[in-house]
Amino acid sequence: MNTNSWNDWNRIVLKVGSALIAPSGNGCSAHQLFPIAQFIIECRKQGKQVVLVSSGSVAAGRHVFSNPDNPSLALKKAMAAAGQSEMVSTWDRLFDFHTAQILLTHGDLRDQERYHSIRDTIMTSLEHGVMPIVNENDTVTTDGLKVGDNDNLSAMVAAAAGADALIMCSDINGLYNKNPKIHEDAELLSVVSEITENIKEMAGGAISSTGTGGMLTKLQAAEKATAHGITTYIVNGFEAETFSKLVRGENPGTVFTPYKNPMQDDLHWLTHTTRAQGEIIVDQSGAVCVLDDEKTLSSDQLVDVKGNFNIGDTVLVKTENGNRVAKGVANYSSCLMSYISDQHEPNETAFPTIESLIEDKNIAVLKEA
Ligand SMILES: Nc1ncnc2c1ncn2[C@@H]1O[C@H](COP(=O)(O)OP(=O)(O)O)[C@@H](O)[C@H]1O
Ligand SMILES: N[C@@H](CCC(=O)OP(=O)(O)O)C(=O)O
Repeated sequence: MNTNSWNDWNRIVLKVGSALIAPSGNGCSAHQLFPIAQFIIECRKQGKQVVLVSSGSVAAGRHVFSNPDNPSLALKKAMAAAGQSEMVSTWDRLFDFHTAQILLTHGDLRDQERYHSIRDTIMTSLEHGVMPIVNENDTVTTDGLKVGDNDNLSAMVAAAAGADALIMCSDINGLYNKNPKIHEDAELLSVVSEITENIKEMAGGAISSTGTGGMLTKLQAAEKATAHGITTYIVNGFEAETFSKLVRGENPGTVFTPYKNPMQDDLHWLTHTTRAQGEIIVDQSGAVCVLDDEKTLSSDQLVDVKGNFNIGDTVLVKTENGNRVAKGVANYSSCLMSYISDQHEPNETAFPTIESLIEDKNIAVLKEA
């Protein structure tokens, strides 16, 4: 098995769910955080760097607005704004070292320049002994701009930070073959060496009012992280024993085995962090060219363009029968590409052939190709 443990870890991303931060709906409670804080302190004592991805801003801010039952989106954002400072200061009180608040949106992570800037900030903070505390910037996100859940966010952060391990602390011991909060006979899976369709079918949503995404988003996160070579755990953050087991090199929950041949950084970012802003439909020769060593795509191979995208945005390359060939970075806007694809007789239009519609060094081949 390819899984590594405690002694092999230099950098760990620890994700803590809302239920642990604000369990009762009355603001933050440090009570459940002591064992987690002790674990972080132990990691640092042994020279391991820790990045904390902490949920809980909405749950922590709820009581400020008299615990409304069905808060509107605007009210949720206000709760996040109020709860974020309470959440970070609760963590801060547990440590005698400095922490650094990092608030991100998907809009930041999917932009390659900003992604590298986020990585630099995390790495520099760690080098200076400062622990980053990351959350989604819930007060500014819109549907198109948000990651939406901190499981996926923690995997993106773990990849950006080049972590060795991602540990997702939840209110449950790990992944069961069915939701144990509904089925008494559910059985825990200790090791998952491949996230197959069968495994995905086991995952259900969240039952609690505080959690977002349930097991499904944790599996998506595990898929992202293991593809980067990061050993991934789902563990019960309510049990102090969880953390003593991790320090002893034991598995306290479910461990996901990392890929033997992890994806190279830029391709991982393209595949697992970006979202396609549009589609380029190509003919058969285009599909072949994108997949061969040259990885070129010329305007003669363009059939259609869907969606609105700008230069530098991620696009899906698809065949005319809908197969996803690759994900790439557009060298031209959707506006210009649509104009080109509308020129049915290129020789009559004086519009020259464009040789490189997508960046040739940045192409992630997709499974359906
Ligand atoms: N197959 C499963 N195994 C374990 N938990 C599951 C499963 N399917 C659904 N769940 C639910 O996922 C919940 C954990 O997700 P969530 O509430 O989002 O936690 P967190 O706030 O830690 O992210 C569990 O409490 C459980 O109700
Ligand atoms: N960004 C949100 C957390 C979203 C989320 O994924 O929550 P959880 O499922 O508890 O990890 C917040 O701080 O409230």
